[in-house]
Amino acid sequence: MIRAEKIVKSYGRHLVLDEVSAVFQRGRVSYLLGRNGAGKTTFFKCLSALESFCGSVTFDNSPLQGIRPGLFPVFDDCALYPHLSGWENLRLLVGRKVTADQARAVTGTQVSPALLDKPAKALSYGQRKKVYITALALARPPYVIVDELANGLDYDSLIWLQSVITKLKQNSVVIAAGHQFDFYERVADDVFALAQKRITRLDFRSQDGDRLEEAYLTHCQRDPD
Ligand SMILES: Nc1ncnc2c1ncn2[C@@H]1O[C@H](COP(=O)(O)OP(=O)(O)OP(=O)(O)O)[C@@H](O)[C@H]1O
Repeated sequence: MIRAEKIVKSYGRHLVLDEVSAVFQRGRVSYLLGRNGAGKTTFFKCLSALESFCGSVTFDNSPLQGIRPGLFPVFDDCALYPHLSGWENLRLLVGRKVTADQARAVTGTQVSPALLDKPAKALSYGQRKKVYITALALARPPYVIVDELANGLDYDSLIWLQSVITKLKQNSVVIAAGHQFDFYERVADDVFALAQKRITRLDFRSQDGDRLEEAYLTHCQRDPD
């Protein structure tokens, strides 16, 4: 479980998060929605200790500092070391050498060895994302925070990402943000909305045929910006 309690974050005089509290459960995909600029990335950076903030974050009751090796945040740019190959970047992300067989076992036909031979600077935006998805599938980290990972992926890659996330959540806390409702409707177990500097858990049950778009619009009516 990841528990955020009374997170307050400002950039200068601009208050972005105002006493944000939420609990994200292991074994479930928690999807965080919110308008552009609502503060989703800022919240993820606080959870990952990449920004200073007030309040507390605990990971299965351990403080943030203690779990850094088990926490795998992925941000939209999917930054890689540009002069290193895909294989070398994978080794750094996963924390061990990755063989072609191991990569193939988690990527199937999605990522070719030739693609990973290239320097990261020669990879497209979507291809960099695929390196990160491969790393997530290999590392199976206990805490996964993904921001806009589905953004810019082609159809086949989205199907692959869905299967990777579904497997990952079995042993992990997975929190994801992005604007692709069609995709997150298929993977989300719990839905949270970030608006007016606070997080609210929405009443959403995909197994009952609930639609994310409806949950979002209902939330927007209740909580206009
Ligand atoms: N480093 C920064 N310095 C100053 N202001 C920032 C910084 N990073 C983000 N902000 C501001 O904080 C607010 C929240 O930004 P954030 O990137 O967290 O939003 P978001 O919900 O992830 O948006 P999007 O859906 O567009 O990705 C915005 O108003 C943004 O301008």
